Amino acid sequence: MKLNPSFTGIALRSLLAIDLWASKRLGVCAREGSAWGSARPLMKVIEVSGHGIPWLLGTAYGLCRSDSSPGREVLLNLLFALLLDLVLVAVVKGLVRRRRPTHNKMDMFVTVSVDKYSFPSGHATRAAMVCRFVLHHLVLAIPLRVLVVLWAVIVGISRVMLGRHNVTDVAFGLIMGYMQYSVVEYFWLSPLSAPALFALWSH
Ligand SMILES: CC(C)=CCC/C(C)=C/CC/C(C)=C/COP(=O)(O)O
Repeated sequence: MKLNPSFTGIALRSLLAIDLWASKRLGVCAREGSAWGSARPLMKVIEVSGHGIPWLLGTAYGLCRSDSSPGREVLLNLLFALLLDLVLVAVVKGLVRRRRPTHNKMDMFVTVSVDKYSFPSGHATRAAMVCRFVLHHLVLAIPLRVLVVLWAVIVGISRVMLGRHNVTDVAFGLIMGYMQYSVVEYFWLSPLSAPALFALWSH
């Protein structure tokens, strides 16, 4: 029996207690009858905008349709980034096994088995990673760049409002997604580093 719990232990337990309390208070769209229940359909549209399926299908479609070599390079790396994200999130969710908040209604659009766990938020990792990716590889006017960042932030906030996640799941997810982009940059696939892969899409 531990009579003298360490300062770190107390700090962590306090942080988790604050996290659970704040997440429950902020889960204002968790049910139709919740305080902001009428905003739930909009939150669910935002949820789909950060879901893996539309991103994977959209990127694969773009890759098949693209007839420019630089375009194919960017899309192939985006596909790699999205797959890497799915794998890393599944590994961390499987290791941590934190249950979703009790106030969450499990009516999510297409999930896989590890998605019963909530740490980290896969939507948050994807949004942060895609945001960095787009800002680095697309030439966009400033208002559009601001919109991309806003989208990532809104996807993160909506996870807590929908009751899908605790605040720490989303905060960690955003940081993890931000760092995942650095991994993608480091292992950037190009016709020089992966000629066989690029040969598949050369017309
Ligand atoms: C190719 C393949 C295995 C695709 C699976 C795509 C898929 C079902 C992704 C799951 C996306 C999802 C529901 C993530 C959970 O997000 P959270 O923010 O609730 O952690």
